[in-house]
Amino acid sequence: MMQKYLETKEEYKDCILFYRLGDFYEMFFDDAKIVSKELELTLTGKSCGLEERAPMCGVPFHAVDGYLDKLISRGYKVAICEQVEDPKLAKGLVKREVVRVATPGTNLNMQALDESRNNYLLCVVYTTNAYGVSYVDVTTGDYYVTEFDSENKLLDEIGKTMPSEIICNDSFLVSGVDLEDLRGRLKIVVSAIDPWHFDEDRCVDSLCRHFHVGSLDGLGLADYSIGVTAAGAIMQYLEETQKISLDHITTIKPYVPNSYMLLDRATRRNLELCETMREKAKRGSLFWVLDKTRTAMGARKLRNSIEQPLLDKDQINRRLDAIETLNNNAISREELREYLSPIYDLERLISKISYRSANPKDLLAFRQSLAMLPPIKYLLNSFEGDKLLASYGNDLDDMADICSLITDSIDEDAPLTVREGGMIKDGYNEEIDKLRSAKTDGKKWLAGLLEEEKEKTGIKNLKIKYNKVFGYYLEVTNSFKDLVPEDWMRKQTLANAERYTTPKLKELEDTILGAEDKLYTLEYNVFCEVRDTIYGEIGRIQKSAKIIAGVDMLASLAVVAEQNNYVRPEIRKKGLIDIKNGRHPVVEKMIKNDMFVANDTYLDNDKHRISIITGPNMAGKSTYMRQTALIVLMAQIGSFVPADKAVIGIVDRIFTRVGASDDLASGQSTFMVEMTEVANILRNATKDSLIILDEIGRGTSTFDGLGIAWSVIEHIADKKLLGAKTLFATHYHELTELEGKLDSVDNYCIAVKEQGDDIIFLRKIIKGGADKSYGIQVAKLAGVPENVLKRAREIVDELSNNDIAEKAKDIAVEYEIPDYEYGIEQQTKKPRKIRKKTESEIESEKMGQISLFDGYQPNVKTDDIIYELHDLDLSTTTPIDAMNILYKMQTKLRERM
Ligand SMILES: Nc1ncnc2c1ncn2[C@@H]1O[C@H](COP(=O)(O)OP(=O)(O)OP(=O)(O)O)[C@@H](O)[C@H]1O
Repeated sequence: MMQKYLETKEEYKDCILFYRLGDFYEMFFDDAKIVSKELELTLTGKSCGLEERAPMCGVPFHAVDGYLDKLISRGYKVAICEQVEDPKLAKGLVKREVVRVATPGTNLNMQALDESRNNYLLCVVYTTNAYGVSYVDVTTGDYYVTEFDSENKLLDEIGKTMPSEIICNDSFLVSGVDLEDLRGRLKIVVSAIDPWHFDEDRCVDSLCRHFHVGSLDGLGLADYSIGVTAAGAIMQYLEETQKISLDHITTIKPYVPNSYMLLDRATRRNLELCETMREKAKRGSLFWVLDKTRTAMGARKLRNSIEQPLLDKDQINRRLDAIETLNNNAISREELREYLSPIYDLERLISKISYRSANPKDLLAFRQSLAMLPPIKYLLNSFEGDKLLASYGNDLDDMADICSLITDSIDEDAPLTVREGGMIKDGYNEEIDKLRSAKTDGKKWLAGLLEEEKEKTGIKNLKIKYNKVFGYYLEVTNSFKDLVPEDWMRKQTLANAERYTTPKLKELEDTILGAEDKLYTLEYNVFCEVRDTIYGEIGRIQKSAKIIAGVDMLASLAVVAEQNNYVRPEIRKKGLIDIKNGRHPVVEKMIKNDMFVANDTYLDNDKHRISIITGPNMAGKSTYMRQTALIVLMAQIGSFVPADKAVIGIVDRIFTRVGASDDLASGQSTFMVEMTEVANILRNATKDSLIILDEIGRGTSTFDGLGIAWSVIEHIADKKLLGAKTLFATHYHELTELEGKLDSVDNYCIAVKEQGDDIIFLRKIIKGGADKSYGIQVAKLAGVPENVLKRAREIVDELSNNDIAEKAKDIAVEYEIPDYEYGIEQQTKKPRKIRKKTESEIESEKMGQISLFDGYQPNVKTDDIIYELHDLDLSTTTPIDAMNILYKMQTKLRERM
């Protein structure tokens, strides 16, 4: 990061300010001011436009660099105000405040401090055939253990958690698991740690020690032996590095992926769940549409829920009920959201408290948040009939005791720093009160003592004076010397006067002179006591924070549903997906003037399992398929959905293969990536999955592509092999032939209207297949020169004379009795093939000929041309070249025929 130290006030202008306090930075926005004492400057912060919820938020020290980079890369000027040891002052003992300013130019960890994102440290332990995984959320202290039996599942999990650091054993490092794809998206540091940390006994020991249990049985981790090793290694690593406070890790849970829908990386990316594909930004993602949360905790919960849709009908319905209840009681819902707004990020505050770095302002912010809990509890309890909301209300601890502890102890105008006093409220601690009055009332006390002594002794001109050497003393002129009582102690003799002290004066002197130092120390100690008392209640606070997160998420989903006219989906255990007038939740927001055209979807587990969708480029095929997947996913996170009506049978997984992949970093070709994703889908999908396939096969030669696409559909359609519900968009119109051949396939197309040479996109999905691609019309819309378009039309006309569609009509569908189990071929038996004979085969047989599809008949006339055509890679050839080549071939063919 480029940084420089600044000297003048002018240079701070327009900066976003970070003020470092202990292990945290405070961040200042609009109207917030900070006064740097040493430099006598008043610094004004500026909003960074990150939709922050509070004018000031604690930023953990370890994460600040990433956050700064994020701001800097967006072009903000950032100032960091921190205390550094100044060699010019008192040999480095005195600290003074300086400001560093970072300017645009660097780009490190872009998401380290996204408030809505969890910040994980993950550990992987690899043994011969399994991966033990454990991760801890640095912010919330949540600590999970799990295990995976395949690299793909492991990568999906890492892709979901996106940890900032991964620690692993040596075996994992050499296991060949490729993290490059993930690293491209986030700076993940992978550190192999001391093998000693993976010793099973040590791992179990460290967990038992931390959670104060005799054995792991008490933690419910008995089934996770490798996961436990990973968890134990994390614990030891944290103990050693002290990267985060271990104190706020209060629970450890097995993470059971089976209770959530597993979304692979490709699907999360293709559906743009939490960030968009191109910009990797929140805007334009599903999260962006659904996030109307009022707290950072709620936003994190929402993000997690989007990435982990539910599989249990009752759980989904409980969320849907809650949303319905909230929307039926809109006034209470809005009141609830009002109360949520001022709630700070309790989870971050907890981590500050457990770091012992929370300052008095943090505690006041904490109190302000806690003060919102009783009305929230009251409102939640008022939703009596609703299971989820009522249980939240019941379980929410309003923490009145902690709230009043802070109210009673911390001064409302307490400073940010903890060493300068002024933190503890009057009346909370007697000793502090005394010391404070000693500081302010000292003069009064001295005057009172003087009057008292004057009266007692009769010395009329008695005075109390002070100097640095003798402190306070009573001064008696020589003429009154005889009246001095015996118990006065002489301090100094002058020419015309004597100076004395008395036990009472000494005591007052001690009180007055030591008051400030004592006061600051005592205030600090009392503050720490209060902070520690709160810290002792961390489990209660964590529980309430989780409830607040849940309530905030539901309220957000409810508001979004109301604002966008979503409906409650009817959830079924599995089977039917019937959506009436469904809309794409994100695209409809991006299109102005309510121009989005709604469409129906109907898929079941029987005769309507596969929809083949054809239509021109730009017609809206991808949008339609993604919208279906998103509606199903939204239903399964328990959200209302953008449609007029929706029946959603729960799907166990959603798989997508959409568009060209931008996986250049992975070192694989586009087609290879496409096929890898298809292979993954065919191997992992089940009959209860939803598959979205967008133009598969287009990355290779036409014939290979069509062949692959065709056989993939056959494979999916076969109930014994797969039988999943599938939306399949394609430009291979030949695939529409499958409708008649496979009884679970339906053809759909997206309607367009032709007007001369132009087309108008109607965006409406209708039954039937499209017969053209309108590629040339779309090319015209895109501004391709007219001469190229003209030539293209000529070539298309000529090519269509040899239309392969005709041949496709004759391709028979193969019905295989599978010797497959979950996609793994049993080598011992050969698949038996039963084929329906096609009309032309029957014709050929009648005429005593051998069909082209039964056995290959060499054709000396055309073979070389067909091979040439096969080898033509349209993805790497320019369209004009391709057309020329095709044209030449066609001419050759015609000549030979
Ligand atoms: N239902 C709709 N209503 C209004 N606009 C739509 C609709 N569906 C799609 N669009 C608009 O059309 C554009 C193109 O849609 P989409 O990318 O889904 O087309 P496509 O058929 O998949 O194209 P291609 O075959 O070239 O990939 C979208 O960016 C969107 O703006």
